[in-house]
Amino acid sequence: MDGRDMEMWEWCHEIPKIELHAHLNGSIRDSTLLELAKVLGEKGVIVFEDVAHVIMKNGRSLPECFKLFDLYHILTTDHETVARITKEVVEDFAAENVVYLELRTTPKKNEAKGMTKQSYMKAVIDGLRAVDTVDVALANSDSSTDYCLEPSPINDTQGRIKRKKIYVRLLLSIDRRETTASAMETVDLAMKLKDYGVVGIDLSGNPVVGECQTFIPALKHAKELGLPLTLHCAEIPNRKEVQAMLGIHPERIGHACFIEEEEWRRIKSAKIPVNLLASFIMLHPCSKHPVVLCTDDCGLFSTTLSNEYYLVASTFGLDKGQMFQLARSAIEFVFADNGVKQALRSIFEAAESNAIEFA
Ligand SMILES: CNc1ncnc2c1ncn2[C@@H]1O[C@H](COP(=O)(O)O)[C@@H](O)[C@H]1O
Ligand SMILES: [Zn+2]
Repeated sequence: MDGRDMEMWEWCHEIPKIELHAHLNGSIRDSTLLELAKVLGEKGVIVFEDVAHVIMKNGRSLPECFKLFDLYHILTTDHETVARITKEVVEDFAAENVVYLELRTTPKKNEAKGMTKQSYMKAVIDGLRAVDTVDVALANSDSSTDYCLEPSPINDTQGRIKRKKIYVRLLLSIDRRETTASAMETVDLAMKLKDYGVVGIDLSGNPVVGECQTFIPALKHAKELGLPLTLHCAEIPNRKEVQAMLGIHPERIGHACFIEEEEWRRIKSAKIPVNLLASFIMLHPCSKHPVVLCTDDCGLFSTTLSNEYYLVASTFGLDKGQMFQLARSAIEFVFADNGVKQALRSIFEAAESNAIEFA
């Protein structure tokens, strides 16, 4: 990286950013995974050396990703660990100036650990409350906070130490492997936890597994209850699933790699925003369509949101004004209420003159 690239990389780190597509278990620090694997290795549950090798490997195919998730889930099966990884993931996003994070996770049952979907989510919320390196604005009632009155990170040029603040909202994921009843349970849990910052439902999981008729009723149920939907759509070619998904009018979709002409027309006319990683934008036929840059699984893919911004800027030759606008445009697609959107607009406004001055 030359001096100019390095300066752009740092600028991408400094500007405020919004992360709308991050899976909790895909965003765990490698150091934490290794530590958890070591403990399970000592207990004889896994062979540490084999697992360490897989965790540290760079570059993975989609099927390898899903094998790895099964491994991660073995490492994170108790409440304490779920709370720990949540705390760390939020701290890591805040450290790179993410000011609003929608963190998604699949509520899990594990009888051996006395875990229900609800107690899993309690552990996630405990993790959010345990964050101590930054301030976390969690429930909807927090939206009137005065973050916008404080200098944004990019303003702080005098070396003053100041606490960062991050708005966090939660999305409950339905895994394609689940039964309809289990998916329904997740939707009902999301409704129950609205006051704790749950703002919507995600559909994810291995795209080669399952049949859409099992989860579509639960997504329709969520829609009827007024919960916004964000769906993993067309990660692999699957016409039937894409048609069924578009039929329920999701508020956002992720990936959208294998979309037919006619489906694109539907997505464009309904103005459904698409969440993407930088590497996917490069392949994507969706110019002029609302796009939000995201990490998906920053642990698994060894990336950060700042890095994804840098990749887009350097690959497409976008300037700082265009990159700042890309970051700011995500505000309109967050699932949080208008109070939070207004606070985010103020954060970006306060940061803008400094950010563009650097240009
Ligand atoms: C790479 N693209 C992807 N496509 C589809 N689903 C994905 C995904 N990345 C992650 N997940 C979903 O998120 C779970 C891990 O986080 P949680 O245990 O929920 O916190 C995975 O098991 C998978 O269901
Ligand atoms: Zn995803």
